[in-house]
Amino acid sequence: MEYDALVLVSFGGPERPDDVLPFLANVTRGRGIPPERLAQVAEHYQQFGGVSPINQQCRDLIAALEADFAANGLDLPVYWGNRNWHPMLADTVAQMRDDGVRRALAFVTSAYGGYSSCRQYQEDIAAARAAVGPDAPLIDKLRQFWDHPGFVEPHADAVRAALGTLDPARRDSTRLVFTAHSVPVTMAAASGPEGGRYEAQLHEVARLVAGIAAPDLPYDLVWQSRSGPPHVPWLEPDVNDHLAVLAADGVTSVVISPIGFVSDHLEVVWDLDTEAAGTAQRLGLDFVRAATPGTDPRFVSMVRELVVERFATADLAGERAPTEGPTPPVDLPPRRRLGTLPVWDTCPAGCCQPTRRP
Ligand SMILES: CC1=C(CCC(=O)O)c2cc3nc(cc4[nH]c(cc5[nH]c(cc1n2)c(C)c5CCC(=O)O)c(CCC(=O)O)c4C)C(CCC(=O)O)=C3C
Ligand SMILES: [Fe+2]
Repeated sequence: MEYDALVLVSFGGPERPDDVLPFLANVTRGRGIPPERLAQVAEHYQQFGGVSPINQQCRDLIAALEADFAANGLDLPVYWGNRNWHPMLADTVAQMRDDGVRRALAFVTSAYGGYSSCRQYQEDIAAARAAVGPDAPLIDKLRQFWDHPGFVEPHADAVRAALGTLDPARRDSTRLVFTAHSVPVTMAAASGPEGGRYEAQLHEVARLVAGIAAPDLPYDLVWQSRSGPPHVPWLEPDVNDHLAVLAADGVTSVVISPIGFVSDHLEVVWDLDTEAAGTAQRLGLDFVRAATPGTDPRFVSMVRELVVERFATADLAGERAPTEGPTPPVDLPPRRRLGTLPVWDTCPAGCCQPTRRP
């Protein structure tokens, strides 16, 4: 079995003011987001000239991947398609078919399990293939990579660099605050084969990053970018509320590390650099936000490693080979990773549904 392309699958974002509302309509179709919330979010995008940074970040990552593949003798074209904005994934899959691609790997710009982070991207891939028809290429999603050193180490270095900008005399009253996108409590409960996996993976990454960057400092994992109607419970506490609690507890300085994300897109530059930074300023807290991996060379090489790792599995198994469980079958190539939660190539059917089934 051979793979003949890689497709980067991402969220997508508007690139000019007129894109904002149709983009938001795509994101929220059928998801019950109140119009007041949408108007607010549209305003966040308009404050950045109607341009989300995420598409350029995908272009930058693709350029870095192409250079890395070429330098390492990996001859694999890289395509790009989004869930919510152009280039839309279905158009990309049609192009791949026209170019003669038969079987591709997908790298999704989210490291974690869960419906929004994993299952929904698989649904996007299935929908795009269905739209293209029976001659659409097969597309296998690469594994979740939350605990891969190529993801964890850039986050840890960024935390260390951010700490270096704070007053060392205040280190005793400094706190690391890790953030990820909040999701509905029911969605979190349904993530992974036995539930709770999104939060468990994030706790694992928080522990790993803190352990590398600043083992002497206390840390917390909190949530950002809550959406949805107010009566639906989402993961809490929100980062802004948490900053108030920390300030009241005598914390003077915070490093915010958005371990939930791979690049500095709008959820980072608005919700953290604008909103949470403003909260910190009102509370009198020293505040610095750590960078995300972006195009860190270790993150770029990680993608190649995931591809090569999957080639080996495919060669050995001749078919999709699940590696779920703490002890993978001995004949599968090792997965370079720092954590201990189970990982697999192909997600179990029915895992990470939008809500837990009764
Ligand atoms: C887990 C998760 C990730 C991380 C995994 C991943 O990276 O995929 C993520 C990423 C992102 N979320 C993004 C933007 C938005 N998310 C929204 C709404 C929602 N997010 C959710 C979850 C997540 N979202 C959920 C459960 C909703 C409710 C609606 C629904 O059930 O789907 C809305 C609607 C308006 C609002 O915020 O209310 C917007 C505009 C952008 C683009 C930023 C840019 O443009 O730079 C990115 C990368
Ligand atoms: Fe989101």
